[in-house]
Parts: sequence; structure tokens; C-alpha cells
Amino acid sequence: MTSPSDQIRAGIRDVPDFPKPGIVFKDIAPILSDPELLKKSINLLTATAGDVNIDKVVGIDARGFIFAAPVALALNAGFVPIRKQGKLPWQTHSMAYSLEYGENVVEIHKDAILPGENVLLVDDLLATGGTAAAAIKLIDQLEANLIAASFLIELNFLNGRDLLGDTRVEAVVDF
Ligand SMILES: O=P(O)(O)OC[C@H]1O[C@H](OP(=O)(O)OP(=O)(O)O)[C@H](O)[C@@H]1O
Ligand SMILES: Nc1ncnc2[nH]cnc12
Repeated sequence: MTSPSDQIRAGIRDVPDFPKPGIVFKDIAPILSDPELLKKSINLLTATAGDVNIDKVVGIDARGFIFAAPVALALNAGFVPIRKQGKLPWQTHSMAYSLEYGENVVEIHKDAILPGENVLLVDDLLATGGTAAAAIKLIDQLEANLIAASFLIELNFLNGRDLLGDTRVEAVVDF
């Protein structure tokens, strides 16, 4: 019997040279289109919270939202979006960063998380760690208590977790 994480691993499709030459893109579309794999992904990400009561699940625009919102519901927590620059209507904190195939700016609403609230950060994939590191800086600016950063996929060879300081990092599958 294959384990749920092995089934998820088998559902990830490699697309060479996307979005740039030399990048092997991990395509999660086959997981999203399979209700069993999608449920298993949500369940395993939810389990990374452990026994800690989570107040807010923070998801990163855009693929992170797919997983973070259902995880928030499963944990009876609120959902907070970190969005790419220019999309959030209220007052924001901003952070510039580099990722495996470019650079960008992410933002969070200043009132999205109360000081001391327990936060779980959820994204689909940890590559160089640039995106997650920027998200963690935004969460820190709100004086939240980051319990863990949880990813469906981690690309070990890019050492992204080295950028995330002493944050507990969890990944459902790694390559
Ligand atoms: O560890 P890093 O090197 O920073 O890369 C990881 C990030 O890259 C992807 O986001 P992308 O910016 O492509 O956005 P998308 O979710 O809108 O596709 C992915 O969803 C992560 O957020
Ligand atoms: N190789 C990759 N595949 C999918 N998403 C990514 N985000 C950053 N690197 C990625």
C-alpha cells in the first residue's frame, strides 16, 4: 500500500523549462483535479499544526490560497491572505523578495492578525525560500506567534528552509 504522501508525490508533474529555461516546474494540477489527492493534501497540511490552537492560517497568493483556506476551516481558524503587490485594498505592510524564477513584492493587511495570535503559514511549495521568508517577515511585523510554515512540496536541493531562521518547517513531500 502506498502512503498518502507517496500518492501525492506521484500526482506532481514535472514541467521542464517553465516558466524559464532551466527551471523544472512542479505542477500540482493533477493533485487539484483528483478529489482524493486534494483531500489527502489538505489533511496532511492540517496535521502539521499538531495540538496547537491556531488562530489564523496565512496563505500566499495564489497557489497557497488553494490549500490555506481549507486548512483554516479544518482548524477552525481564520484565513489571512498575503497577496502580490497592489491587490489588497486596506492599509498594508510590504516586503520585496526573490524567488526561484524572479522577484516580486508581497503585502499583508496591517489589521489581519492581532499581536500574539497563533499563526500557521501555508503555501504549496518551498523552493529558494524567498517567498516564505518575506511572508514570515510580514507575520513578524504584526507581532504574531508563528507556529510553523507548512508546504505541500519542498525542493530540498534549493535549501529554502535555511532562509527561514528558527521557524518550524513542515513539508508533505520533498524532492
Ligand atoms: O521558495 P521560492 O523560490 O520563493 O518559491 C516558492 C513560491 O513560488 C511559487 O509562487 P509564484 O510566485 O510562482 O506564484 P503563484 O502561486 O501565483 O503561481 C510558489 O507558490 C511559492 O509561493
Ligand atoms: N520549481 C518550481 N515549481 C513550482 N513552483 C515553484 N515556485 C518556485 N519554484 C517552483
